[in-house]
Amino acid sequence: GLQLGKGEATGRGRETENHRELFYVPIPDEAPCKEEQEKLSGVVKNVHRKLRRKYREVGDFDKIWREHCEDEQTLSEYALAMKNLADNHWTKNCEGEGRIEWCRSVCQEYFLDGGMKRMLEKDEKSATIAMGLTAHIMCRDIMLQLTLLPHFCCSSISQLGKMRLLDVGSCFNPFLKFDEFLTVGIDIVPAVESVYKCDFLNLQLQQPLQLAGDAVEAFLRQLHNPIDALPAQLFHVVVFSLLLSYFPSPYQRWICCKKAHELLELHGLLLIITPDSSHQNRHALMMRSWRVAVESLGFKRYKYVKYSHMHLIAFRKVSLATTSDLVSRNYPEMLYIPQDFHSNEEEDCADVPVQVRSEFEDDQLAWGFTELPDTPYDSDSGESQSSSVPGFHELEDPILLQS
Ligand SMILES: C[S@@+](CC[C@H](N)C(=O)[O-])C[C@H]1O[C@@H](n2cnc3c(N)ncnc32)[C@H](O)[C@@H]1O
Repeated sequence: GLQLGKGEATGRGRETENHRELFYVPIPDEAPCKEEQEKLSGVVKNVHRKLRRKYREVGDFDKIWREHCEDEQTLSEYALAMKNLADNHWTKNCEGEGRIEWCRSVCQEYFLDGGMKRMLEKDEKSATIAMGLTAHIMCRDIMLQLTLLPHFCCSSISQLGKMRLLDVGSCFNPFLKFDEFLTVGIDIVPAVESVYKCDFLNLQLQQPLQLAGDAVEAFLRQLHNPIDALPAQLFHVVVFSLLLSYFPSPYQRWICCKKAHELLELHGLLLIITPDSSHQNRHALMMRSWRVAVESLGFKRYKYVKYSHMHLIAFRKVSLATTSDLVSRNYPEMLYIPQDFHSNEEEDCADVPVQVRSEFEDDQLAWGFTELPDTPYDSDSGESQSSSVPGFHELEDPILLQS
């Protein structure tokens, strides 16, 4: 960062001889920080790489996953590194905290500021156009019976007061600090006590609770460690922040999305954040493929933004059923990441955003150069969507934006 040079306190008479010391000069205090950050993200990336290598060699995911979950030393080093990154590095960085703030602002807008209501009205309108007026009246009746209409859904949240949020791969429980959420953080290796130990891939799903909102809340407040099973349709929000790229094959990512669908209430939100080393939108096709795969499960994309090192996508659960045509369309395979195809891992290995600034970017900051954030466009709502975190780029994705 910038610090005052020695010359700041010098008297006027010495101005000429100490001429150069009068300016603010950058003191190189970032180098050790950068180094440590690279080291920590190296620990994390190596775990992901090792899993991928083993998966390529052995092929049997269940076997390597069992071994992985038993390797306590590797897992605890990983958890420590993640926590350290979060506590000491990412907090200073817009993407680190930014992704959590993005989740928070999407939930706020959707559940509390009318986003869901607008979406439901739009769905209803599309249904009307598609089916004609008579069918519309029937559709309205059915929607009323299924409590699909806006006022039912919104009142369930406002009566409740809290949005029930499941953070999968929570690690250090970043959502706990927000009062508007009743957060359940789960992880195979919790880095803090408030996170429950749970392997999401092997989590059993039970029948939905037939309880009122406050009783569901009470149920969530008395969960026991470790969590092996949860009732379906329990949460308003499920978050996968930097989770899916942990897995060495698309199939596990698919299982996770399917479980999220079952755990969400109808109209709940699935928030997926996944890293991308590419500043440019090189992986737009990949994100389009993810959209098709996730939507086939009974979701509809709600928001999408690209930060310089990650994609952030919100899906809303729009139907209880998933598509029946899973096999022929091969949806699970669509949840690929570039690393799935590389045996040489050096390229494209942004498992965790490193967020180290280049010298040029440092210079820009040092000279006080600031840019206004871009305003991405949200195709679904037809509205401009501005960043919740000011001061950095979110790029449009022309391919992803096509419906
Ligand atoms: C890269 S960290 C992300 C941590 C945090 N969500 C964030 O955004 O910084 C991925 C986390 O997912 C956890 N994880 C991986 N597989 C999991 C599984 N099957 N069930 C639960 N957690 C899992 C890991 O232990 C790790 O803490």
